[in-house]
Order: sequence, then C-alpha cells, then structure tokens
Amino acid sequence: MKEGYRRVLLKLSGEALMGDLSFGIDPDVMDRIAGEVQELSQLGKEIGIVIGGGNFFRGLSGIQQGIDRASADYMGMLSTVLNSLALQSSLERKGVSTRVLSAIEMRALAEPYIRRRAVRHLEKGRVVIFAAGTGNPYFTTDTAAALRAMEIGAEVVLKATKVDGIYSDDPKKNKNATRYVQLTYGEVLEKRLKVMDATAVSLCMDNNLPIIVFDLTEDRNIVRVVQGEELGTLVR
Ligand SMILES: Nc1ncnc2c1ncn2[C@@H]1O[C@H](COP(=O)(O)OP(=O)(O)OP(=O)(O)O)[C@@H](O)[C@H]1O
Ligand SMILES: O=c1ccn([C@@H]2O[C@H](COP(=O)(O)O)[C@@H](O)[C@H]2O)c(=O)[nH]1
Repeated sequence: MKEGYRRVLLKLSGEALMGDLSFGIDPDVMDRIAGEVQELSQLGKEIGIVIGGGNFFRGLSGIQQGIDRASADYMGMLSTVLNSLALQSSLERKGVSTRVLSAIEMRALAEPYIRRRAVRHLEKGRVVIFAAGTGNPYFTTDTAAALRAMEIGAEVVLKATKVDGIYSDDPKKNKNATRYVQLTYGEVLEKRLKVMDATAVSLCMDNNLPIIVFDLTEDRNIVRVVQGEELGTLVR
C-alpha cells in the first residue's frame, strides 16, 4: 500500500450530493463529505476541490428547454457555485479553514481564481474550492478538475462519483458491464468509456496526471483513497 498523497484535486459529483433526493443537496451527504475532508485536512493533506453541478443544472438540459448553449452552460457553472458555497459552509462549521475561488468573478461571495493565490492557500493549510468550472462554456467540471490539478501541482485527480470505478459499459444501464482496476488513458479514449469526458482524459494524458475514479457514496472512501488505499479504477 502507498503512503498516500500530499496534494490532491478532489472532483465531487454534483449529482451524488442529492443522496436520495431528486434535486439539490442532501445535508447528511454534504456533512459526511465535509467530515472526511476535515479529517484529511487535519492530517496535513492539501486539498483542492472541484464540484459538479448535475444536482441543480446541466447545460444539456437547458438546451432541451430551448436555451442557447453558452447561456445554458453559464447556468450550469452557476450551479457549481451553489454547491461550492454549501460545501464551504459545511467545512467551516467543522472549523476547517477554506477559500472559494471562482473562475467567474463574483467578488461579493468568492475570491477570483488566481493560480498563485490558490497555491498559497493550500500551503497555508486551507481547503480550496474551485467554483464555476473553467469559466468557459462547452466544458465540464471534469475538465476543470484536470486543469486546476495541473495548475496547483496536484499529484492525482480523484473523481468521486456514483459508481465504484470505470466499467466496460455504463453500469447503470448494463448490468453485465465489468469493472476495470487499471486502464491507460489511451484505453479510456479508444473504448469511449463515458465516465469522464474525453477533454479531461486527454489533458491528464498529455501531462501524465493519474486519475482515480471511485465511489463517493461509500462512507470514508475519500479518506481511504487519499491515504493511498487502492480503490476504484486507476487511469495512467
Ligand atoms: N464506462 C463507464 N464506467 C463507469 N461509469 C460510466 C461509464 N459510462 C457512463 N458512466 C456513467 O458516468 C457517470 C459518472 O459521470 P458523470 O459525469 O455523469 O457524473 P459526475 O461528473 O460524477 O456528476 P456531476 O456531473 O453531477 O458532477 C456514472 O454515474 C455512470 O452512470
Ligand atoms: O468549465 C465548465 C464547467 C461546467 N460547465 C457547465 O456546467 C454544467 C455542470 O457541470 P458538470 O460537469 O456537468 O457537473 C455542465 O453541464 C456545463 O453546462 C461549463 O460550461 N464549463
């Protein structure tokens, strides 16, 4: 077993924050996640977090309602800001020092994203939450996670989601799909495995940044994966 990571980029699924609800944030799920991040922060781990927005709004659902693509994507990015502020609040209730840095300027509620500030916050032991994705339409929060991970010098992208790894097919649709323990970036792209978008995988591939896809719904998995336990699927 490895001794664990020192600086990580944790990508939290927005959809997983719903728990059993059909929309929004289940406070118990949020509280559990915040507790795990608190534990890691107390161990001296440096943690950057990107949260998805699927529990509120995705660009693609806006398009289906007749909203133009760029506007729908900005709405999606705003939904990640809602999640970021909720996580910040949960963490601060537990005494964890945090900063939200937003890729879209909204100075009344978050710092603007400045790479060097993000790194400084991490060095000071603050948990940094990156809000508003990349700040650009036509992207996803998976790509934002890969981008921010590289910018802050994270050792790994930890994609915490609703499935326990990468499967040969979508396990929510195909019960015969089988799980991979390890894959290369090329295999994920060639097999068109949809768990993470191709832009994010390509970015990680070009910069040799490992990705671990693991189950966020399982208690203590965030702590276990950051401490080096082999969970889910490793892509490198
Ligand atoms: N080959 C595959 N292996 C594993 N999961 C897959 C695969 N293909 C599709 N999926 C689906 O991908 C989903 C995870 O990716 P998705 O981008 O939807 O969620 P997320 O990024 O975790 O959530 P959000 O966008 O809300 O932040 C899983 O819930 C699973 O149903
Ligand atoms: O860089 C980005 C990140 C996100 N979006 C939009 O936000 C929603 C929610 O993000 P998920 O990654 O799907 O959770 C996404 O559907 C996009 O519409 C974006 O445009 N740019």
